[in-house]
Amino acid sequence: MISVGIVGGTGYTGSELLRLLVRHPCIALRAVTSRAEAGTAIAEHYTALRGLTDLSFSAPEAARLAECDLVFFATPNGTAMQEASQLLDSGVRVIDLAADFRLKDVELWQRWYGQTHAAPALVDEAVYGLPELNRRAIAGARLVANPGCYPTAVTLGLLPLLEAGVVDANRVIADVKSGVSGAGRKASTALLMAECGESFKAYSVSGHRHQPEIQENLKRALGMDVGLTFVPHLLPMVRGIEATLYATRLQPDHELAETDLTALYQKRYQDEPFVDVLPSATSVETRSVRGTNLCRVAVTEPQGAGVVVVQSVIDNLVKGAAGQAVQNMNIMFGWEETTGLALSALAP
Ligand SMILES: NC(=O)C1=CN([C@@H]2O[C@H](COP(=O)(O)OP(=O)(O)OC[C@H]3O[C@@H](n4cnc5c(N)ncnc54)[C@H](OP(=O)(O)O)[C@@H]3O)[C@@H](O)[C@H]2O)C=CC1
Ligand SMILES: CC(=O)N[C@@H](CCC(=O)OP(=O)(O)O)C(=O)O
Repeated sequence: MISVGIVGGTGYTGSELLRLLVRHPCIALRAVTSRAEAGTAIAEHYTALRGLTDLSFSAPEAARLAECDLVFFATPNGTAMQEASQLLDSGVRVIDLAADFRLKDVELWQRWYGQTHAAPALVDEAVYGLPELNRRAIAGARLVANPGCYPTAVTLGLLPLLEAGVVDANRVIADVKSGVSGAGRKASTALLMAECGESFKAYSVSGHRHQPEIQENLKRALGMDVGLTFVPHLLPMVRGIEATLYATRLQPDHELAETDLTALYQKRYQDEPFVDVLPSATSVETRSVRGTNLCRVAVTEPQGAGVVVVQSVIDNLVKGAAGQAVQNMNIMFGWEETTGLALSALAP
């Protein structure tokens, strides 16, 4: 049994971590922080957790967090990088759900995130926490950079195709839609029901900070640059990401049929407990993964016209954040990777 802390327990990913961790058999929660709710019983703030924890939120005090074996940061970008060094020096392992340690190029990070990196010396050591790409490195890590939600859906959707070299890696399109919980719990006019309800829009079309993250992932996997156009959209729903991915077949008249493409995905993910490959004609729905740590994918080549279309869905708060963080914890501590993550979808 290890003791675990969560910094940022009142945010959407922090509360999702709580939902998963109160039932995890190998951990005991020691500290869950919120500056605004310090002193409030967690089960009073989240009545869904009544009977499952006696803990109260506390202020983020370094001394208390240093008593943990592992601390999750479910905080805005730029928070974990201020505290990670001290915690690591105290023997605490860290998983950051934010972006502080995701990009290996510090200059690039500073440009996209608009701040000076406070712990550049830790960036090299940090392990990018996408188990399907990096499992072995995660197992020995002290510091894990949990992937972004869009990068999880897009990277898992594209990996088998690009690794097999059957599509043009210079021109891949990711048309991706997210529910509003992806933007976090903080108040914002653009996220009011009357602003984003019954409407649908693309945003950050000229560039989004998840683009370099996806490109670093694909380069890590392939050893070469991938030309990617990534456009995120805001959907008037709470949870879920759907990525529709387009890539051009290198040899349109090649014999590789749709069933072979599906077989390619099945083979790549056959040992992955959290990637489910569906038959090619399936419409993959976000509600089929709502509340679960699954990524569901289907691959098809409409009318054999030379363009491969991949659908990839995740729950942004689970496989896109808290669930993946728990998966990483399980790997780091040598437990069965699925521990605490046998979750059924909340559909409808
Ligand atoms: N929402 C999503 O789908 C995903 C989010 N992420 C990333 O995970 C991180 C958390 O996201 P999310 O849960 O949505 O965010 P929220 O805005 O919903 O929550 C932020 C939490 O952090 C706490 N907090 C804020 N500032 C500080 C600080 N300076 N020091 C300590 N605690 C702080 C807040 O509580 P209080 O202010 O009371 O201390 C709150 O509990 C972000 O970096 C986000 O980019 C990653 C993947 C998906
Ligand atoms: C719908 C929505 O607004 N989504 C967020 C995704 C943010 C996120 O989780 O990304 P980081 O962890 O890299 O900050 C956005 O586009 O900013």
